[in-house]
Amino acid sequence: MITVDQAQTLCLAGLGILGTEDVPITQAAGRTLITPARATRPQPPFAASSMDGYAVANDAVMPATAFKVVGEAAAGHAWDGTVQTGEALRIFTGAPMPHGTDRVVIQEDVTRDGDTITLNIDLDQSRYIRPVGVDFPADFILPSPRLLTPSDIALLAAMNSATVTVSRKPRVALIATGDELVMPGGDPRPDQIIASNIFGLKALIEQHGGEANILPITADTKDALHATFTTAIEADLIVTIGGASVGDHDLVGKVAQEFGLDRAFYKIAMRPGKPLMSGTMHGKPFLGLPGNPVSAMVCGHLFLLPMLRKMSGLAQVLPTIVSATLTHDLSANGARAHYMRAQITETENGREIIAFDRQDSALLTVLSDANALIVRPIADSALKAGTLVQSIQL
Ligand SMILES: Nc1nc2c(c(=O)[nH]1)N[C@H]1C(S)=C(S)[C@@H](COP(=O)(O)OP(=O)(O)OC[C@H]3O[C@@H](n4cnc5c(N)ncnc54)[C@H](O)[C@@H]3O)O[C@H]1N2
Ligand code: MOO
Repeated sequence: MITVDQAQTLCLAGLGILGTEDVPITQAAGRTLITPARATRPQPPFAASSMDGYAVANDAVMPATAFKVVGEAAAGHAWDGTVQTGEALRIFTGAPMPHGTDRVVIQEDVTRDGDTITLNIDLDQSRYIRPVGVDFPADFILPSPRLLTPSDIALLAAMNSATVTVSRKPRVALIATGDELVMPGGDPRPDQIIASNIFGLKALIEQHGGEANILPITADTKDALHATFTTAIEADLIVTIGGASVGDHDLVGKVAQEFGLDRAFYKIAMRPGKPLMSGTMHGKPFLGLPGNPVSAMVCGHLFLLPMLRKMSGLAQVLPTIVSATLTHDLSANGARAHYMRAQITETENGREIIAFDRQDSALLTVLSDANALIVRPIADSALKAGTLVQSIQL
């Protein structure tokens, strides 16, 4: 059996971006920016007041000094004149600073009587000015490739970028296989269960900028699998779930190969996820996930998401590894790398992690409680509480 690293390399081999498109920023969150976005003006474009108060010359500011208020500037309403010695301008947050001023005295520090203000004795010493371009300069560039977050969208808007160039969304065909499966909301026989992992995988794919199409549940027969592959081949990535192991009804690998799958590998030294397979089917990337719900989801994080990220044009595609301190002992690991469902917590002592007692790959309740996977290498020795371990955040 090959290792997880080797399998990831094989899954990613030959994958690339599918094309680009221009989209309005309202549709760009979660997409991958492919062309760097450029600002055309600085932000703020003028020195701006950051408080409500009075703009004055800083040199003139002393407790109990009086100024004559000569006008007003509000956000979107600049005041064009120049403030002279002994004068102040009423100013509001976001307004351009007028000529002749370099400080805002907040209104809480002022007593006003008609057109005259008198500064209080105790003065806040801040100047309350946001200089031109303090957020970004006129030639600012948001680099690519980059998975656009909601914060990026706000930044792009501030840069006056109404549309951006992103990669085309990879379209993923999700195929659940098995005579025992019924769709949620269906009417299962006593010997049937509900198809679950395709929905988790769809959510995972769509959370990461892909588009997932759940195909009809496919029976454990050669004809049914053939018919589904014929539809699925239109997608950019074909993913099967189940039927991957060695049982009499585990036909996916065999039928996929008859259909034209050029298999790159089958079976990896990993728990959960041993019967994973990958390759290309008529030039389309193919990933065969194990049926156990947790195995399918864990393999989704470790293999499917990296493939999706690469097809989206991202440079950083593998899961981020974070270190955390184990809060309890762990027994030695065996011949397969173990991705243990765990809970990570930020504490005053740093990041701490605890593995769940139950690690059966059928337990979605445990996966739902987990926010991390502890990565146990092949043949890892027993670990004591306090050991630093590597983990993947879910
Ligand atoms: N003799 C052996 N038996 C098994 C081995 C082995 O090495 N030798 N490997 C085990 C491991 S590890 C796994 S993982 C499973 C994977 O098997 P398959 O990929 O063939 O999956 P199925 O047999 O079709 O299903 C396994 C399990 O998961 C349920 N399932 C399947 N699809 C879904 C779905 N879409 N949603 C929810 N649940 C699903 C299915 O009903 C089974 O209970 O094989 C072991 N056996
Ligand atoms: O590898 Mo299986 O996924 O252990 O349950």
